Amino acid sequence: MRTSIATVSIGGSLTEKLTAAARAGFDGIEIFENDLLASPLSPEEIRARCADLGLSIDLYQPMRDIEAVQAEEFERNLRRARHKFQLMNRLGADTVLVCSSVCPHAEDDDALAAWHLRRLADLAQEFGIRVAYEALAWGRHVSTYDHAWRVVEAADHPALGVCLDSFHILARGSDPKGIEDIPGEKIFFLQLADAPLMAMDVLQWSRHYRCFPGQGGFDLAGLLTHVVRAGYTGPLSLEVFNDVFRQAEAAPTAVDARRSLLVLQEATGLAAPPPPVVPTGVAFAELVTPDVDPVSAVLGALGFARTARHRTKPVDLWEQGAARVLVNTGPAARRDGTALAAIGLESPDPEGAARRAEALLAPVLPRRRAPQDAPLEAVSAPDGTELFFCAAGRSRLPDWREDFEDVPHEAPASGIDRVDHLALTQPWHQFDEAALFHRSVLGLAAQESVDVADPYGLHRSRAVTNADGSVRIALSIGPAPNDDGARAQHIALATEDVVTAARRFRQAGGRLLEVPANYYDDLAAQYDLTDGELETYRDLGILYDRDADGAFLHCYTHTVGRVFFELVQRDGGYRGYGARNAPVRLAAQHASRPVR
Ligand SMILES: O=C(O)c1ccc(O)c(O)c1
Ligand SMILES: [Mg+2]
Repeated sequence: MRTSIATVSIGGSLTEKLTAAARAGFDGIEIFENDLLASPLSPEEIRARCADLGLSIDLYQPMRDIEAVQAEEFERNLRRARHKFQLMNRLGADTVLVCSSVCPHAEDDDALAAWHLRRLADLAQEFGIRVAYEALAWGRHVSTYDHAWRVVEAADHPALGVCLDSFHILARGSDPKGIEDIPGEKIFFLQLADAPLMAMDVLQWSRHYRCFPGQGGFDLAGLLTHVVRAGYTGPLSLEVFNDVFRQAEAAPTAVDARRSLLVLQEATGLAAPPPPVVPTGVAFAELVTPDVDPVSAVLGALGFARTARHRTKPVDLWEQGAARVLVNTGPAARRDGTALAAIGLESPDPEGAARRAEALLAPVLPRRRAPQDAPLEAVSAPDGTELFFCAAGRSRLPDWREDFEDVPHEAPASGIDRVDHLALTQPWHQFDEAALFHRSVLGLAAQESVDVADPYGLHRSRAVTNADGSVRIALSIGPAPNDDGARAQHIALATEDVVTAARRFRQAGGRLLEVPANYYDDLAAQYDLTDGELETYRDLGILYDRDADGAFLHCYTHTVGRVFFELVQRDGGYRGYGARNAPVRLAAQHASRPVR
């Protein structure tokens, strides 16, 4: 089906919005009146710009408080409508959206509303325009889609139909099954928006918190299925009022938007992109650094050994157990200080994974950096982290490891087994996009989002994982874009004995994050730990959590650039990340930073 996006859904000037929508691959747009009023372009110029960009103008919106008003007011409304229809003819837009009246003195009289809409449709028809009537969830008398349809049915005019908006339908808790009772040709337009489930005033919820399909809590696939069954053949159009998206850059937001529609179409059987290839493990984490000594020092203290060097690039491989860290001192390193720049994901089908990623609009990176390198499929995540799809368990596939030549080294220590999880801090405006990206492009499952208090604001954190937990990525956003912590990233390393691993790290000269004594007083109150255990944990800064399935013990190294390490011991089937301890950890990290 054709895809469209309302200009309110993205930031920028009208021209910027149009360009972003076209580049992201949308077929059409809904022009929101304010965007037109504020544009220096004439309607004819806007029309030409859209044509150049290959965009149709699928909807002009909104017209408000038209129906069920006093007679003189309705005559004034018709006059206003005539102006707008002339404007729409200049734009080349043939469908107008009319929101149900919110006017306090609108009458509770469906027959009057139908009569007014019929007269409006008569006028519209003279201009070759169709009127799509939408029930706002906070409409004065008409606030549900079935009520809007009853009014439209009563008006019985060929130029009058309904506009269905998933937000208004699902926010009101209406059963979308009834959509199938509306004849498809009377559904003139479909607007799609998701939203996080929140108990709040519905108008505020709608105007500030809508998000793209798959980013909230509504069942949009279910709703769309009913709309398609009804026989609707018009565009799937996103209408998302969101404070964050408005402020974000238009181009990436439009791509995020379009990806959300592709995923929704897949979920409803309307599109079949290449299926997800779920990664089966973490092949490596790659750090870039302009300053290799502190990175080598922390890896050495953790018991990693530098085992190999890339044949053509300034990249070292450090290993311990199945944990592998690449340290890249090449040109990229000079841009951003020490950072976690790439993740190697083991994939049963790297090419399939890349095809999926490309179909879902992920930027695909060059396969081969140098002629002799093994070809590696890679894409860029929304935060710029490069994701490499590395062959796993199929010897005929090229292997990234073959690009590395062993160097003489001592045996690594043995306490660390593998990477437990990787934690990536997202730019503040890309949190929802990141979760949808990792879920849809990589086929990972997203856990609930949790709020974590930081002394200087609130973090949000959400993990995406594969089924057996061998790939876990924790996505978070910090409170203040310029705060150091808001850009921190970390590599969590799994050990079966965090006490021994922490002691060894300290003995080798590593610095562990210090945790206040108050925390251990609280632990003593919460759990039946022995004095000896508490003393050991306090000494090493080990944090503790427990759930029904098991326990979680973890501690943190000092930070190098943007990056720190976590040592993690999971006992039993504990599946979380110690969220209850995160506020204490964040406060301790703030306290341990040098004063600026
Ligand atoms: O919030 C509003 O006023 C508004 C306007 C037009 C729409 O299509 C809508 O869903 C909401
Ligand atoms: Mg709407």
